[in-house]
Amino acid sequence: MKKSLPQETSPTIETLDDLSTLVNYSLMDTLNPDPDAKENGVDHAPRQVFSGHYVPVKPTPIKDPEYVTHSKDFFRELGFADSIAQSDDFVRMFSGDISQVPAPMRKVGWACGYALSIFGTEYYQQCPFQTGNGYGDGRAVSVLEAVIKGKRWEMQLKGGGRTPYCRGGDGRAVLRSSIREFLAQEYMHALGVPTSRSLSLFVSKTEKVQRPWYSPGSRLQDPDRMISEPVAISTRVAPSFIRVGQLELFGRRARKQEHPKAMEELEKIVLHLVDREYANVIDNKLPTAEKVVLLAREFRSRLTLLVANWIRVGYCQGNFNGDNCAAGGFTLDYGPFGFCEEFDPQFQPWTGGGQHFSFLNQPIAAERNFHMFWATLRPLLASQTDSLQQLDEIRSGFADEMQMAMEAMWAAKLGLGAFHAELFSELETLMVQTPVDYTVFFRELSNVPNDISPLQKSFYKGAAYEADPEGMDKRWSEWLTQWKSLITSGHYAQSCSREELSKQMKLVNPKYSLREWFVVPAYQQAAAGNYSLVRELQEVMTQPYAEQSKEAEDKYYRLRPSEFSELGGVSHYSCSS
Ligand SMILES: Nc1ncnc2c1ncn2[C@@H]1O[C@H](COP(=O)(O)OP(=O)(O)OP(=O)(O)O)[C@@H](O)[C@H]1O
Ligand SMILES: [Mg+2]
Repeated sequence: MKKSLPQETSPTIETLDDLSTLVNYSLMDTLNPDPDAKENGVDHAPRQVFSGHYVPVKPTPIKDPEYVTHSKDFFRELGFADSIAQSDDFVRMFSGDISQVPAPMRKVGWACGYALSIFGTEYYQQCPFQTGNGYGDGRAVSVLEAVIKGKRWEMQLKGGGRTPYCRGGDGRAVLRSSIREFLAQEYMHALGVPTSRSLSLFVSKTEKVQRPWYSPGSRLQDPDRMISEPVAISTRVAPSFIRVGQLELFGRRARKQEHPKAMEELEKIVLHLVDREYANVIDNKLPTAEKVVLLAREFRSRLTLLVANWIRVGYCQGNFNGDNCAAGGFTLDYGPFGFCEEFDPQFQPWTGGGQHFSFLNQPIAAERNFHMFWATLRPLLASQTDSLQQLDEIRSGFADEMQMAMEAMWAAKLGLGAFHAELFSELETLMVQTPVDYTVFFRELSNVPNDISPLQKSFYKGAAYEADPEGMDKRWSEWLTQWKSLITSGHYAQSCSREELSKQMKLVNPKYSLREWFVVPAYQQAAAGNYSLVRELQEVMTQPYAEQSKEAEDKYYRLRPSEFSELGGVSHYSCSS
């Protein structure tokens, strides 16, 4: 399963000393620290944080760390030598011990507060103090910002120990959820979907925590027992980790005039977001009002494209609330996510998630998050009528822009130059009624088949299909005929050969999907100290559009076996991560 790698350039970062020459702590150096924070970041007990943008926090290392894996692709992009991943210094730092990092790296990291809104409604109940001042990064600790090859990256330990926002939690992430997140992040990147990235993953050989989980074979909705699982730290990397919910925290404080600096802190975090995520499209010299309007327009564009991309690849975020919505417009928080197998517009793998965050409802959920983002920005333009009007128009135009992005995405999946509503509508009905495997169906269609037999490989054949297989096949044949006439000539056709069209469609419709039943044995074996399946999945899932070997195809280009449907921890799961 070897792949051809892009042109190698020799790595420039072979030690932590090399990395330390690139550090640049913009968040710590430009935003406000919590004035009540403890000296040296030994600040791990839950408490209220009333002001400031971040709390200095020392991560808590996991005991007896062992290397599980690192992202070779991302290392190459950053210019990291693969050998550094298993060096003592790197293992120590990225398993949570930053007490020995070389200067000018700092021996303290940071955690940020954020507000929670679910589907556009503000919540305070999840904060142990019912004020919102105790909610935020409860187990994610950033340890570094560096400018590498001209790009700024923040490195964040997930499962890095308790912070003042831990709400009584242990600050840990288990190996199971860390492997899921690690693999999914790099898979999404390989699919061309904007996302936080995976750097490295270390597990503790001795430290375990208890989590509720499913007994083997359980078909219950919720976990039925407590299990003991090894803790792990995965390091994720992004231009910033600023969330819509984080902006909302400062927006709420400004709105309620909670302290004299509340409005100033709101403006500061918004301008910081512009610098961190939008510097290439928003001129730093512009006045704040213009920056805010451009920010809203650009975020709207990124968010709508992001969600259209999610649907293109079958991704359901599962818990797309304001604090899991990155303000840079990329995918963040791979907890309750899943990839759609049997096509179902209401697919929602997370048992706590609800229909509002289900697969094809994600455009609406995105709009709710955008609404909160817009409401947060408005006070900054209070005295600028023109800018405020522009901002309001950007808000009201969200649904149209979202729809355009969705139609362009469906057209691309179908190899059409433009969206055809009637063709799509019948396809959606057939995909539900049959039902089809979302990935296999579009991949087989990408071969531009002569008849429906290759498409039948994707059929799960549910009750509606079995009730009248001939009738269903006839409808599929009629649909295929209409599709073929549209791709061949006329307004909807693209001017290219059939081979060219097929090639193009295969770059839109992946062959390999990160199915949960592939991931389960990988994390189970990893818990027993065998990481080979994790690494094999990494290899396959980082080239999802490639045909790959016969061996990979036989193993990974498959429909879900029936024994995995409605199985706890596989077809659905609680969020005990
Ligand atoms: N074991 C834990 N200890 C402390 N805090 C936790 C723990 N698990 C989750 N949290 C916190 O609870 C909140 C909701 O959890 P959620 O599952 O959305 O986030 P997450 O997966 O930890 O984080 P992220 O959004 O950073 O990827 C987050 O603020 C998170 O930091
Ligand atoms: Mg989260």
